[in-house]
Amino acid sequence: MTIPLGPAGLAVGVTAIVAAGGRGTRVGGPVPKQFLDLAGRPVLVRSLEVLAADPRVDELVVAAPPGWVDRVWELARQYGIPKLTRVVEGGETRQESVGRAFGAVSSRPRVVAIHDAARPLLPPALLAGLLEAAGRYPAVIAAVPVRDTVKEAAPGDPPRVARTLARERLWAAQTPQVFHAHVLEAALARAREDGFTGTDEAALVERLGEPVVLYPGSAENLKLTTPEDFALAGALLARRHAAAAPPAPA
Ligand SMILES: Nc1ccn([C@@H]2O[C@H](COP(=O)(O)OP(=O)(O)OP(=O)(O)O)[C@@H](O)[C@H]2O)c(=O)n1
Ligand SMILES: C[C@](O)(CO)[C@H](O)COP(=O)(O)O
Repeated sequence: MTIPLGPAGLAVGVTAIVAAGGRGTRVGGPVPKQFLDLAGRPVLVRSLEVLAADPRVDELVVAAPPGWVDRVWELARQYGIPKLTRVVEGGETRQESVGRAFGAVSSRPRVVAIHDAARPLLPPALLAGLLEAAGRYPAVIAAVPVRDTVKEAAPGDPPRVARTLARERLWAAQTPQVFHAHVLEAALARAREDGFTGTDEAALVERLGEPVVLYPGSAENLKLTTPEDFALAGALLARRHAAAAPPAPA
């Protein structure tokens, strides 16, 4: 299945859904982690800025934690985020949050890119590559080959190794996860019917039997999950900043 392409042969009519409805319990800050500061800007603002800057993205829809909808609009005004059309209250699970955001899109998109608010260092080139790939594939996700050796545990205390998985075939999923809208719609509906909850949207699409393409992601596109990740992200941003700065005069 192919979708209509824009003048440059790229997918057009992209809606970006930002999953920002979590509580950030593992970070354990005073506010949900997506509203914490990361090197001078809130995490959520950084994620929105990357998505809004891509010319293929027409619309941003955010799922916010209950009680935080107005704060998202305030931040969008304060930081001049364009293209934000809807902010909805998220649900108990990430899947519910994405489902609510998808149900609120203002126009019927051709392509939907779902991104974690908690991945604020998304490289623009990775987003561009994924959206380009979405012109050829109905489901494509950022992912990185696993670098550690991965053990499956047998239940017990202490847990023991049941087996060692074949690392060459293992990839760690990231976001963005990009889908043709009709595929995402069908996947969310099937999961709802079956009472299935997945930890990413690709898992729902896999259940339809639809191939999901793995697109090489980036180690920089880390998810802020624990306080240590904020330190790492801060260091990566400082490195980017230094690389972008003009050389000091001799
Ligand atoms: N009900 C939920 C749960 C999560 N998310 C979003 O999904 C992304 C990935 O989730 P995770 O890193 O697990 O965030 P939290 O659920 O906030 O973290 P924790 O499990 O530590 O509370 C985050 O951007 C988070 O805001 C969401 O939109 N709705
Ligand atoms: C979507 C995701 O970021 C891909 O790695 C991840 O599955 C989110 O899971 P979490 O349990 O909400 O952290």
